[in-house]
Amino acid sequence: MPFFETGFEGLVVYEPRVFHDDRGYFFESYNQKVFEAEGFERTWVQDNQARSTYGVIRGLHFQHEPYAQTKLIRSLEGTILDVVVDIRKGSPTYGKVFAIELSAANKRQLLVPRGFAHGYSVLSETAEILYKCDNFYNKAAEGGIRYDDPSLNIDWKIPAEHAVLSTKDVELPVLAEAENHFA
Ligand SMILES: Cc1cn([C@H]2C[C@H](O)[C@@H](COP(=O)(O)OP(=O)(O)O[C@H]3O[C@H](C)C(=O)[C@H](O)[C@H]3O)O2)c(=O)[nH]c1=O
Repeated sequence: MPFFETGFEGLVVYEPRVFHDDRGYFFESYNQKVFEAEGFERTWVQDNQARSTYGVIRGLHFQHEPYAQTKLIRSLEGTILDVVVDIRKGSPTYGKVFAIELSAANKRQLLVPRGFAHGYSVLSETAEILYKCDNFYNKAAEGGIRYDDPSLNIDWKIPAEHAVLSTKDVELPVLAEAENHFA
């Protein structure tokens, strides 16, 4: 079975079957039937792609309802530490952090349901990330939580002197002060 539970409701790791031969490898990076069989199918409406260099930390971001997004994340090149925080009030894992290395080598994908803040750090020299979203970008609905919120105590695996963040991200609020309407 190519899906693995994480202990967080709806948050699953997907490991596609890879076919190796003397030419290289082939794998189906996405197949609707496979996701439908486990009830994980979504109507994907937008693909995002981002390239970053070592030490970049993007996040933690989410979009407020009704523009919240489920994301299906994978790395085309390099390695990231993908990090999510459950911000669904009432969830037994509210405020809890899940982190996993996604890489072109391990071909793992993370399915992140609506109601999570998402971010990643780049552990390789460069990383090219591709992710599907089941809702469109809406700038006015953007929300976020500081990457270094002491209550989350996230280890991004990047020495402080090498961390590279956007001005927007370093000014995000901590979880306790972030506007959050996820039931
Ligand atoms: C997200 C997004 C951004 N943009 C524009 C807005 C900015 O002019 C430019 C860079 O956006 P931003 O700095 O928000 O990019 P990231 O920091 O990579 O944001 C993403 O980082 C974390 C990891 C996420 O999970 C979200 O998908 C997203 O918030 O792209 C668009 O045109 N469409 C989009 O869907």
